[in-house]
Amino acid sequence: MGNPHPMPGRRTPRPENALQLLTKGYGWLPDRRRAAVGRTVGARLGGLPVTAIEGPAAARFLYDEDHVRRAHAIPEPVQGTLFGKGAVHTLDGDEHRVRKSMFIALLMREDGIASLVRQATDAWDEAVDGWAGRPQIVLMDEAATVIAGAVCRWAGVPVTDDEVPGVARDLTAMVDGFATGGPRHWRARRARGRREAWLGQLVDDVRTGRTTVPAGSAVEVVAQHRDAAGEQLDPRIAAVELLNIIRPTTAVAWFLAFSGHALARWPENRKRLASGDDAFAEAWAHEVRRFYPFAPFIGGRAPREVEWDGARIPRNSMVLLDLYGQNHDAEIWGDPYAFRPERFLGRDIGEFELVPQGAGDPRTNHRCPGEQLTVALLAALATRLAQLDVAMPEQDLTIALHRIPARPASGVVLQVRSSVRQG
Ligand code: HEM
Repeated sequence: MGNPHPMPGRRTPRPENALQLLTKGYGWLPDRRRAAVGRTVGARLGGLPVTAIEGPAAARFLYDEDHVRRAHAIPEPVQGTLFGKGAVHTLDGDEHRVRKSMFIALLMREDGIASLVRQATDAWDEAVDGWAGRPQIVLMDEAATVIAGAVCRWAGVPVTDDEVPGVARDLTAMVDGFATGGPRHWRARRARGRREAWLGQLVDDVRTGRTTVPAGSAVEVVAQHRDAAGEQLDPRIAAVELLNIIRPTTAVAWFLAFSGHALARWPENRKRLASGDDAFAEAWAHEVRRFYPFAPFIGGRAPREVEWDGARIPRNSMVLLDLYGQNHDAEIWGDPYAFRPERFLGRDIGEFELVPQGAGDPRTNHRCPGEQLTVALLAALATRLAQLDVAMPEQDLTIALHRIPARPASGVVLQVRSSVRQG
């Protein structure tokens, strides 16, 4: 394929321009790739070059800090809503590795994952009794409330039962509003402002002894963490990083809503998922994360002129890894637009193959440290979802690919007929 940037611009793209990319939706890069007949496509934003790459080798290329760095790459509107300013996502080198080690220690321990999954399944079981007494529920909202309550308690964030729905609404608003300039965006900013102030105060109180939280809890670990220079995190940054634990965990509600969609669309899977077959439930979690659109792409800037797949990538220009595109690459997945959980049964997943949460080694690069937790939580809650005795009223289950983040339009409305689990 030819060089997508025959005449690279000399100016530096403003990161804000990258927001324009997010308004184009999930189909944009795959469509351009089909037109270009290759895995690497060039695009221009405000007249400046962006290179979008895809495939396991491309992912390996992007995760090398010699080729792509994260600092100054994430648009302000995304930091102001989704990640928070000064978040681990924006760091490189030693600073990144020291901050990241805090997340790895908290999120990649089997006992920690198991205890959070237990708290979430208990909360789900308790909620189901209430759902059965109501005419109907919106699965996405209820799942967010169940998970938000469980993850706050697991993390050591004190919340009362009455506070949990409001916390869940704010956490989902931060995810829902990062890729739009409209009212959802301003809702997300307000939600972030409120919750950073709340958790910043908690960190302060823990440090001064006004509040105590369980030893080893996320709140304690983040409050006491020291950065690469040996300093404690500013309370606002500590709040940002606590939100980077409780917000994305709550976002697993999107995958529950997608699971509800998949069960409605391909009901032949219900019995096996409901049966408690752990291997199938895990395969289900992988297929939901592969098949449905959620995180669209990741990226950074080239610290110097680099070359990939015959394309010259100018210094400082943006390089994107098309996550949605790679998860639908026929060379990796064969029949990628078929929803088939069995494709993951007995399959070893390569480190750079399945990329809904990034690629490579999360201990040393930016890959999501919450991926094992996501898979475990989704497998457990999707199993319970399949066990519900439900009817689905008329509703709009359309998933619009131009809306980032995508979601079933109705949020998946269920009439829960009985709280007794169907095996
Ligand atoms: C809802 C499912 C989730 C999705 C789709 C998701 C997706 C992602 C993606 C695409 C990245 C960026 C990877 C990169 O830049 O290379 C990421 C990073 C991150 N995720 Fe997740 N994630 C999810 C759940 C979680 C959970 C449950 C947690 C924590 C409890 C979490 C915490 C983080 C953190 C802290 C980072 C930044 C890592 C870094 O920059 O080094 N995520 N996630």
